[in-house]
Amino acid sequence: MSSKRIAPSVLAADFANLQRDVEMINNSEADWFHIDIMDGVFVPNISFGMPVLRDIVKHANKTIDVHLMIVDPDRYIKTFADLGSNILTVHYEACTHLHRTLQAIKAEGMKAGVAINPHTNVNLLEDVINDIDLVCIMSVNPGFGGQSFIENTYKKVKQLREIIVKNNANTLIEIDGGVTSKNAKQLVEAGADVLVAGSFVFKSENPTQTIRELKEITNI
Ligand SMILES: O=C(CO)[C@@H](O)[C@H](O)COP(=O)(O)O
Ligand SMILES: [Fe+2]
Repeated sequence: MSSKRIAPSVLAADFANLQRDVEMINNSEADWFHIDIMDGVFVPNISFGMPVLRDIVKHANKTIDVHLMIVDPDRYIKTFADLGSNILTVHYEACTHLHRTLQAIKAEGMKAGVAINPHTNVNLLEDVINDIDLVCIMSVNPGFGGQSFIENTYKKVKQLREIIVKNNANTLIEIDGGVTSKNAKQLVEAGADVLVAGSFVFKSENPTQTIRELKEITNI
């Protein structure tokens, strides 16, 4: 039995009760904090920035998984390392020199992630797969929580798993967007290692129990 990781997305938390929601994650069976940073340019939305992340990190006792939805992410690699990020994920579509960006993230002591939009083919990552610690397959168009899961994602997960195996890479597959108890099992069966869940956790009646439910479903 292998336990997959569940990463609640703080984007769906109640920002007026942020410490309460951070403590909920601390005390739950969740594995990581997923932190969405949006700049209003790469995606048509602005989420929150450094001061909020700094305060989350102050209280969080689990891995900090930062998903940057910003243009030219190289500008902020050191900043996010200094803030306490453990994993820094940049978008394939936002990087001109992805290989260099991955090395820069690792040089700051973080794990390096690459996120791909729904239209981006996983094969584009093959030449750098051994340099990537985590691939975040977007299962919605990035920018907002609460959107519907795109079914084509299962196919992408299987294709990426094949690339990882073929290249003997040590890369985690994360799924981000529209994850619920309805698609969690199928995602893990397709080859996913980490499931991000925002609305499904925070809009539920009992977020701690919902996280437990996702853990149970994905323990296969
Ligand atoms: O990166 C993003 C959205 O751009 C995600 O991390 C969302 O925050 C996931 O939220 P739900 O789809 O689970 O509500
Ligand atoms: Fe995200």
